[in-house]
Amino acid sequence: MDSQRTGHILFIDAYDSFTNNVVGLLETTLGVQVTVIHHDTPLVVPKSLPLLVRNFDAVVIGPGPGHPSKPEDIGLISQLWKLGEQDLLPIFGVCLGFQSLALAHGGTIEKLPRPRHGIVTKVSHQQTDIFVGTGAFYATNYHSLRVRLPSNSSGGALVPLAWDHDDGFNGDILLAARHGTKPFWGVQFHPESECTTAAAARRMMENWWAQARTWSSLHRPSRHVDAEYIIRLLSGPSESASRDSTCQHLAQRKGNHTDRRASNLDWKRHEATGIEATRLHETLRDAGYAAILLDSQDHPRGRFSILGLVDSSTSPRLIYQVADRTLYYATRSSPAPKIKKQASIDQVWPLLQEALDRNMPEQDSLPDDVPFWGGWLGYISYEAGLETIHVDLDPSCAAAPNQDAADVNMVFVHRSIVIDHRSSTVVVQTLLPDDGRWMHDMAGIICYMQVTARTRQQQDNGNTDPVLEADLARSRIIRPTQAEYCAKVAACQDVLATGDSYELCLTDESKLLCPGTLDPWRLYKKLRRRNTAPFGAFIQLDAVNIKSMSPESSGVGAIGGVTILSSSPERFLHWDRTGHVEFRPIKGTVSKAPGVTREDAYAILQSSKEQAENLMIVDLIRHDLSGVVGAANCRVSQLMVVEEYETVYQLVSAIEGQIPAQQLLQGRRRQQRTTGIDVLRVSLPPGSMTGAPKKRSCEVLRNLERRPRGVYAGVLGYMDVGGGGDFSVVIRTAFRNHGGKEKDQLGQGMVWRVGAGGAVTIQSDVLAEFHEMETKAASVLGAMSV
Ligand SMILES: C=C(O[C@@H]1C=C(C(=O)O)C=C[C@H]1O)C(=O)O
Ligand SMILES: NC(=O)CC[C@H](N)C(=O)O
Repeated sequence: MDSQRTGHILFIDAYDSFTNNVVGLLETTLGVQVTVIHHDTPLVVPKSLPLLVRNFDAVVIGPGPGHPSKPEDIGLISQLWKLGEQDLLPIFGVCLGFQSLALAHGGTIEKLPRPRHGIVTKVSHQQTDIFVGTGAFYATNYHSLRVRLPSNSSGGALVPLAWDHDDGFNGDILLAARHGTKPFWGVQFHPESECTTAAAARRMMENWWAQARTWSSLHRPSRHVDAEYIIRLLSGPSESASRDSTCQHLAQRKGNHTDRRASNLDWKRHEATGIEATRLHETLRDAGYAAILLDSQDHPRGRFSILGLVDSSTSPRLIYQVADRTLYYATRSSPAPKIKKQASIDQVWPLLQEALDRNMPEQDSLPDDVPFWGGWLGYISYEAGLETIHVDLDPSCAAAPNQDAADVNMVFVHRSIVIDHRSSTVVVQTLLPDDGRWMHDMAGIICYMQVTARTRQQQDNGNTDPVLEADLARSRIIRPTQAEYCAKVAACQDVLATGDSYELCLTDESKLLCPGTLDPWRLYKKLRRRNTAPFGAFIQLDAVNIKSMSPESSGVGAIGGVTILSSSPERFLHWDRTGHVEFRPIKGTVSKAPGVTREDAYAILQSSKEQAENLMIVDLIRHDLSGVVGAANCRVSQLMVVEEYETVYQLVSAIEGQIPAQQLLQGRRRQQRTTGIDVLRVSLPPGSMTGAPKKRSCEVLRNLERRPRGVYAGVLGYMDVGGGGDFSVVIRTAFRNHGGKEKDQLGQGMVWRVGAGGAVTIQSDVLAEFHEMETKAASVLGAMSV
């Protein structure tokens, strides 16, 4: 299809989180092919920019963090304006690209008195040039800097085309300009944003493209695209390295895919009368079975609860640690676990996919309404996400005391029980061959629970648990101080004012120190009662010993032991077996404080501050998703709807997409196969926990927070052998890392960690951010206090 596209645009990405949205706008509106390179792509032939651009019809420069005068923010973009007459070609700059255009042609750049991130304003223009026929329209702005042009009499090269006349605080802001004689255009606003008037943005790009083509037909000889040449030209060391590793993985994946042997799912459906998730967990435990619980917590927005049975000596386990790049993989069939040093996060995804493929049941009759038939359960930490976007760890995170913490921690579950709360049925299922005995035992357990349901319900009536309360009474909570947190919020706002970020999700950590022990299950039950949420989870995984197994492994003995008690309201990513994908980011929080009515909360969440916060993440996730499924297969299905939870009101959006049929499992060209795991791996860490643009914001946050977030701010959930998956954002969660030892590394007894935070924007009130963080922390700490 690409070969039929009429035009080839080079897109220069300044590490923004909206790049794929601009690319999507170009592709879907103009029908062109777009090649994306980063602004710091090393070109092997010195001074090869003219040779490179000769192969394209036009260049589009994207938005990005930073300042157009800084070489590290702008890279090769500044050289574009110096192209000689014979090499000229049409160029269109968006935001940072526009600012660079202005700076190179007599304009000046200054800080806005009040930066505008996620703010939608009216574009005032004269219906000329690229604005012919667009009509009056609105557009989203993401900028801290503004362009000033010299007055016309001083002979500035640029001609203003559009303004914002409505910003009472900043005064008039130049929104678009073109060069008087050269084929250069630029816009300060973001045509690709969800809240920019779409028809006007499309018309504007069509107008530009028509002018670009006319200019080229008059001034450029017909060009010949030599794709091989372009690749060679771009093959600096870093580009070729990443391409190689991608190819290797594709090959691995392809190879193993063909090896697949048929697998079978034995399953049986029962009535769910009397089968609550927590009680089932306890009954299984009493019968000697350990289970991970993904728990809907009886929340109206949750439908399924999943219990995955874990056998610590036989269940396959995949653990990866970012700090010392250790990969541990134990399968059922191989006698000894594989331990690899100097591994990378890229090696994790094919292993996960292969195990799912190998176990995919192929019989005709399957419980299609059950989203999980077996597969991986576990989490991917925030720091694992950082590795995917090439953000190094803070030095303090690489060292103790979290040496035993795993960043990817997955266990493969062959036996599972899924409760469908809507249809009130429960399905028992096993992927193991000849597992009839276990199926029979489970039928017995279910029958026992059905029969004894009524008496138990009376006992369970939400009473306080004296054992737990006594343990909590001996424990101590350490919280971030107001002064420190507020100083960090203010530091975030300083960064936002420079243009390095549009939004920063700042977080901090509270700790519960227990001198003795604390039964995590009892605590989990209290948490789910007090902070009921649709993405509950109780996860307990044993540490694995890597020291004795691998002569290379130094220092670290046991890794991956963890207990997680989660009651998250936020779905990160769900994908189903047909390749339908959904993200549901939350951004915008109002605490249910005394005196705050539902109406108050709705009014606050309609404010420009909250809406801007949410819009930025919506645009960021559109970028993440459309990079895999294509912009044409991606849409915002819900924009900023208020949802009510136990302690907060939240503003929630939904971004949906469809993996194109030919890219899915069933496709014949398997080397081009795309699965939900591909969407997952390009979307980490979750945008609602980073801010935008993601990479730069994560670097800023790392330098301010100076601690590993760990499981908190990562994602937790399942990957199903049938091809689906579901992950929550790990918030409103307590967790504890434990190695082989009884005591935690930080001192005596147990240390439970509870992260909390919130998005800081330029409109944030510093103290209100502290209170928002406290409210979120309190949703968990409340259950940890007597
Ligand atoms: C950072 C947290 O929450 C995140 C931040 C939110 C916000 O800024 O409004 C809302 C939900 C989460 O995406 C947290 O709960 O700790
Ligand atoms: N969205 C952008 O490209 C922002 C450009 C620049 N960093 C600014 O803040 O003004």
